[in-house]
Amino acid sequence: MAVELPGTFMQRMKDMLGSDYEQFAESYQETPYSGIRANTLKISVEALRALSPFTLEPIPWCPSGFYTEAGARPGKHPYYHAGLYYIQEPSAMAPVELLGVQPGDRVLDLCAAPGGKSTQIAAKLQGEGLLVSNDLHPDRTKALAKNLELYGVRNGIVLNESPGRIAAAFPAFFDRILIDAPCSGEGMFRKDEDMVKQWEPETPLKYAAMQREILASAAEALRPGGTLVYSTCTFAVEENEGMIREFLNSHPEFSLIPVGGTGSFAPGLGGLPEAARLWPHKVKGEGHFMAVLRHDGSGASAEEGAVYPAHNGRDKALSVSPRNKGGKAQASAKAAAARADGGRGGKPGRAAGKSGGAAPGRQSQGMGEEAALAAYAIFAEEQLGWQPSGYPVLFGDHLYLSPLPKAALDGLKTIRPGWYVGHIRSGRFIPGHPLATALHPAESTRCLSLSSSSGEGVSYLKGETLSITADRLSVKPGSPSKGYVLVCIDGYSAGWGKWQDGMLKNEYPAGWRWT
Ligand SMILES: C[S@@+](CC[C@H](N)C(=O)[O-])C[C@H]1O[C@@H](n2cnc3c(N)ncnc32)[C@H](O)[C@@H]1O
Repeated sequence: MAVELPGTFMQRMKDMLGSDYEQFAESYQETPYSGIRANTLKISVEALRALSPFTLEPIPWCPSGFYTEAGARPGKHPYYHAGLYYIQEPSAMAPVELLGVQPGDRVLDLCAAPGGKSTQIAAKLQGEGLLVSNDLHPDRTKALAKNLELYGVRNGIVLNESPGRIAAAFPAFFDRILIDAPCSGEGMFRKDEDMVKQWEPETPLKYAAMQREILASAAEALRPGGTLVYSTCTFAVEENEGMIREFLNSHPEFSLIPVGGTGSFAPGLGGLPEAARLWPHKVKGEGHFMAVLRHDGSGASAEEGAVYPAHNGRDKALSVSPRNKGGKAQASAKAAAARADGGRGGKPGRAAGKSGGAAPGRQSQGMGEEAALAAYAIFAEEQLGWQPSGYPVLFGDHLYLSPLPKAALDGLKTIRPGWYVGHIRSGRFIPGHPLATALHPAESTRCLSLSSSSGEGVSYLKGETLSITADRLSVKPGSPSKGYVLVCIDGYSAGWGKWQDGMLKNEYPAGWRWT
C-alpha cells in the first residue's frame, strides 16, 4: 500500500500476533474486499442474485451479503438508486448478524452514520417494531437519513443526540442496542489511508474514553434481559477486550454470549475468547472486533404505558390509536409514557433535510392539523388505496408517520421523526420521495416500470421528462391514468412521476439525481 504504516503500530501488532505477524503484514499488500448487501425490504436475496449484473460471491457471516468483483461499480447502477442493495465493507456486515434482531423489536443504533448497520437492522425488522438511529455529529446524520430513505425504511427515527440524553429519555426501553463505536480505525488502514494519517500512538486511549461513556449510557437504555452488541474496526486491545472487561466489572448484570471461535470469528484476545475478531489475514475482509453482551433480566423495565402501532405497512390506524402488535411491539417506555401523558418540557427538537424538515413545534402554516391530515388521507386513499400506519407528526407543513408518539421525542434533536410521507401545499398533499422509495408496486394505484438497461431508467434518474403511452402504465381498476405514478426500475420503486397525456413529468428529487 502507498501509505507507510506507523512503526509503533506495527511493533504492537508484532507483540500481539507473534507467529501470525508475518501473514498479517503481508495482508496489507492485498486489495481490500468490497461488498453489497441485499435490501430485503425491497428484494429477496435470491431475486437479487438472479438479477445482479455483477458476479456475487456469498460472505460467510452475512446471508444477505456478497463480495463484488474488482472493477464492479455497484454505486453506478440503476439498482443502487432503486435501493436494492447497500454497498458495505464485508466485515462491517458481521455485528448486526450477532444482534439477533427480530421483527417487532425496539432497536437502538447509537453510533449509526452513515447507516450501513442501521439499514441492515431495518431489513431484519421488516417494517415491524422500532429503529432509532442516532449519531452525535450533525453533518453525518444527513447521510444517515438519506440512506434510510433510499433503503425504504418506514419505522425509523433519526436522532442527533448524545447517548446520555437518549438513555435519560428512554431508560430500560430498547430490546437491542448496537454500539458501532467511534474508534482508532486500525482495522481500516488497508482500505482508508486517512485513518493511517490520523493515527497516533495515543489515539486508542482517546477513543477508549468515549467508548466507556457510550457503553455506560447504552446499559441504561437497554431493557432487562436485552442484548447489546459492541463493535469496533480497530485492533487495539484497550478499545476492544479491555473495554469489555472493564464494562463487565462495573456492570455485573451483564455477561458475554460466546461468539468467538465460531465460524469465521476468531476468539477475542487477553483471556476473553467469548468476544470475536475478524482478522484481515484470516478472512476476506478488514479487521473488526465484536462482543455480544446479554443483560441478566434483573431490575425494572420501562413502565407499560404508551403504545405505538408496528409499521407493518397496512395498518388502518392513522390517528394516535393504541395498537399492540403481538405484544412485542408494545412500546412501554417510561419516558415515552410519561411524556406522552403530559410531557416534561425541554428544548424543542429539530428536523432537517431536503425531504422535509421544518422545525418541529411550528404548526401547519396553510391549514390546521386536522385539515392537513384530511388532505393526506384523501391522497392515500386515491394514490395508495390504503392508509399506512404510524403516528402522524406534522412539522410545519411536512408530514411524517412515526413509530412513536410525537411527545416521546420532545426535547430530543430529531432529524427524522419517522417515515416522511409528504407536505401540504395550497391545501393539497404532495407526496415525498421517501414515501415512494418505501412502496412496493402493488401498494400504489398507478405504476410504471422502466428498464434498467434500455436507457429509460437512467433518463428518469437524471431527472428527464419521458414520453410514455397510457398503455404502459399499470393502473388499478376504477382509477384514472392521470396523476402521480410510482416509477420503478425493473419493478422496484425509485420515485414519483406525474403522468398526463402521454408525458411523464419527472418528480425525482434534484439532490438524488444520477450524475
Ligand atoms: C464507526 S462509525 C459508525 C458507522 C455506522 N455504524 C455504519 O455502519 O455506517 C462511528 C460513528 O460514531 C459517531 N460518534 C462519535 N462519537 C459519538 C458519540 N459519543 N455518540 C454517538 N455517536 C458518536 C461518529 O460520528 C461516527 O459516525
